[in-house]
Parts: sequence; C-alpha cells; structure tokens
Amino acid sequence: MGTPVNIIVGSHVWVEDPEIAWIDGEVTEINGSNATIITSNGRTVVAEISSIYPKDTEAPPAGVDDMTKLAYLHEPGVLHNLAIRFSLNEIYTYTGNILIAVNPFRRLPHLYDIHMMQQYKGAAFGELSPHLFAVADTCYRAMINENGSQSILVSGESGAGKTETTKMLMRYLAFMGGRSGTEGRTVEQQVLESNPVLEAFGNAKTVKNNNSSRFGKFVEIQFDKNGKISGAAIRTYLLERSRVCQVSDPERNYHCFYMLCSAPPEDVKKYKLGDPKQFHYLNQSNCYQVSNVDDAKEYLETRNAMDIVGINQEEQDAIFRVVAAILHLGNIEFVKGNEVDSSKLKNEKSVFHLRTAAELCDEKALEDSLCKRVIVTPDGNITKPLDPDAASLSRDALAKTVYSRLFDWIVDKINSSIGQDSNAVSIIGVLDIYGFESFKINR
Ligand SMILES: Nc1ncnc2c1ncn2[C@@H]1O[C@H](COP(=O)(O)OP(=O)(O)OP(=O)(O)O)[C@@H](O)[C@H]1O
Repeated sequence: MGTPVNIIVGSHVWVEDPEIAWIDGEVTEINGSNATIITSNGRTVVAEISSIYPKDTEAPPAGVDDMTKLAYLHEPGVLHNLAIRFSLNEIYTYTGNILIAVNPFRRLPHLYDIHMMQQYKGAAFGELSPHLFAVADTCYRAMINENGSQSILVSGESGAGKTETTKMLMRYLAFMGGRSGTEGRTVEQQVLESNPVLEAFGNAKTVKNNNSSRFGKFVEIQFDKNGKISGAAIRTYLLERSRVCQVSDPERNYHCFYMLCSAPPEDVKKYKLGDPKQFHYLNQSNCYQVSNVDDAKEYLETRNAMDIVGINQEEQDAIFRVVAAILHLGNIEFVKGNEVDSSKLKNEKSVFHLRTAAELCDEKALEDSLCKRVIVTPDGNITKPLDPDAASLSRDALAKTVYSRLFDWIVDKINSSIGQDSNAVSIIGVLDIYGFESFKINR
C-alpha cells in the first residue's frame, strides 16, 4: 500500500497516531529510512518512511462519494474520507458497487422515509447520493431485466448495523415488489413482523451491541413473473448455543429469558419463575437490564408478534414452558453420590427445579439422563454413573440442545406461516451473518 518512493521533504503525509489512528502532517527531514514529520496538531514525529502514506492535498474538502475517486486508496485515505462524510451526516459511501455504511447510532428517519424510496426508484446506480435503497433498487431491476436471482451480502463486525441494514433493504424490496390491495397481510409484512420474534430468541446484549444477533440469517424473498413478491423463507445459521448456559459481565443471555421473568404475575407464577438473579444461567453475569429496554413490555410485544406470525396461544405457551424449563434445568445442582464417581441431586431446591423442568417429560428419566451415561456395546447397553462435574456438563448440553431446537422450531413455524412459493420465478436473497468479535482471549 505504501508508496515510499514519492515521499520527500515537504510531502504531505499520513502518519499513525495512538489516539486518532492517523494524523496528517508535513515531512521536514529525511534521514535514511526515517522521516521527521510535523503533524497538523503541532507535534514532531519520527516514523519509518515505509509506514507513512502520501496525503492527497487536492481532495475535495467534503470528501468523495465513491472511494474509487480517491487519488490514494490506502487505509488513512479511506478512513479520512469516511470521517469527513460522517461529520456531514453522510453515512453512506460507495467503493465501486459496494456500499459502505457507518453506523450513526441515532435515528435518521428522513433517510428511510417513503419520499426517499420514491427518489431511488428507477434511478441509475451512482446518480443519487450513496444509499442502501440504490443497492436494493439495482438488485431488483437486475432481477427483472436479467430474469435471474440476486443476492445482497451484508457484512461487518458486531454492532456495525447489519441487521438494521437488512431490515431497510427488505422494506425497499417490499416497496418495489409488494402487492397492493390483496386480502390480509402480505408476505413482506409477515417477514418484517417476524423480526421481533427472532430477536427475542436469537438476540442478546453483548459488549458491543445491546441487541446483537447471535445467529446468521438468510432471507429469501421470492418473486413471481410480474416481479411481485410471492413468498419468502428465512434460513438461520450458527445460533450461538454456548450463551444459553454461559454468560459473563457485561453481557446477557438471550432476551426471552429476562422477558419471561418480567412477564405479568400470573405467567411468572405459572412457569414458577421470579427474579432472574435466582437462575444460574442468568446470574453468572451481573447484567440483568438493558438501558432503554423494558423486558415486561417486550414480553407482551413478543407475544403479540407471535400472534401476528401465526404462532397460536397454545404454541406460545409451549414455547415459554420450554424457556422456563431451561432456566429450571440450569438450577439443578449435583453432589457426590453413594457409589464411586456417581452423583445425585444436591438438595430439595434441586429436586424442585428438576421436577419443574420435568413437567415437559418424565422426572425419573430426566434425572437418569443427567446423572448417568448409557454406553452402547455389542453385548448390550451399559449404564455408567457420572460424577457431579460430568452431570453438570450433561445438564448444560441438554439445555443448549433444547434451546437450539426450540429456535429452529420457531423459525420453521414462521416459515410455514409466511408461506413459500414453489413456482417462484426468481429470488432476492439477503444474507446477514453476525459479526465475529475479536477478544484478547477467544473462547
Ligand atoms: N442505519 C442506522 N440508523 C440508525 N441507527 C442504526 C443504524 N444501523 C445501526 N444502528 C444502531 O446500531 C445498533 C446496532 O446495529 P445492528 O443490531 O444492526 O448491528 P449488527 O451489525 O447486526 O450487530 P450484531 O452482529 O451484533 O447483530 C442498532 O440497534 C441501532 O441502534
């Protein structure tokens, strides 16, 4: 990336800065492979020539809307251009036909209203300011004109704004391909309405994002020969299972657990729940609340969203019984049993939680499945007791499996209620795959 050959005394350059990443300055001296630079904030810095980059002094003060127009396409040049545009409330910038979005972390409703959609409808790519509607519009037109399916990939680190972007893309596609005057709710409405349900079960508060999707999602919008939406399917990938039984400060488990603990008193009583602090799967972290989120309200809204996507009351009750059973399962503790390397339930409290979790199945079978392992041999099955640590591990494995199956079941249910069109002529797929975090220690 570096072009050290061009750097001479008097060159305007970018040099690394510990606080603001890159700072501009002027080279005042060159000594072997080092350059002395006076930065624009008045500091004198000595840096290796190979680590400094030329600055385009003729670049427009408001930046460029397509990064391919930059004289130097290097990291400081790109970041500087995005920063200037961001300071002018321009959160979108192109690099060729790729759209870069910088998360504004505040609502900008004027960017996404119906007037904006109307402006982008049919406009050539690059004719108007960079916008995700331009990407969606190009995609839709390519599908119609070339009679072929299209995909949009939304990628970025956690908290970058992928899910919000995906929702806006879907809104635009619904605006273009939505049917008007049909009876009942349209496919596109149903897809958008399924978001709160998926988020309740698949999103959690993380260090980077209070509403982080812990699964990847591929939304497939199906179109008929007239370019109208005729069906849709949501496919999910890689739900983060470990979160169900392991959370650490300042993160939370999946939203649905806290919602259920904050449900109206009759529901809390029915599922034998209470303060989230009582539950092992929730109290490993001290974070129980998310700022500006009312879990009690979210519970009612999730129930309402479930009604809308076609999950009936009986099914909703079954779903929440499973969620509650997982919390009870997590509170079952084990101590050493009478035999060597065996385990038994620790106390009456553990018996209560086992019994409650077992309301979904058989109590004895559940206890055996946690405290014993069945080994299949050619001579028949051998049952081996498990020590308390191994029993806790099998409890956690069960919780994770039950939760991920519950999640898959909910996704299937949403899909069957939205309805797929087996005669669809083409599809537009939007892939929103969750951001991977880079920690000092990756677990
Ligand atoms: N275009 C936008 N306008 C306003 N706010 C936004 C926009 N994009 C993102 N945000 C804000 O940033 C937050 C995080 O965005 P989002 O959940 O879409 O990130 P993500 O990339 O999907 O993260 P993760 O991978 O963790 O799920 C949102 O809750 C919202 O508050």
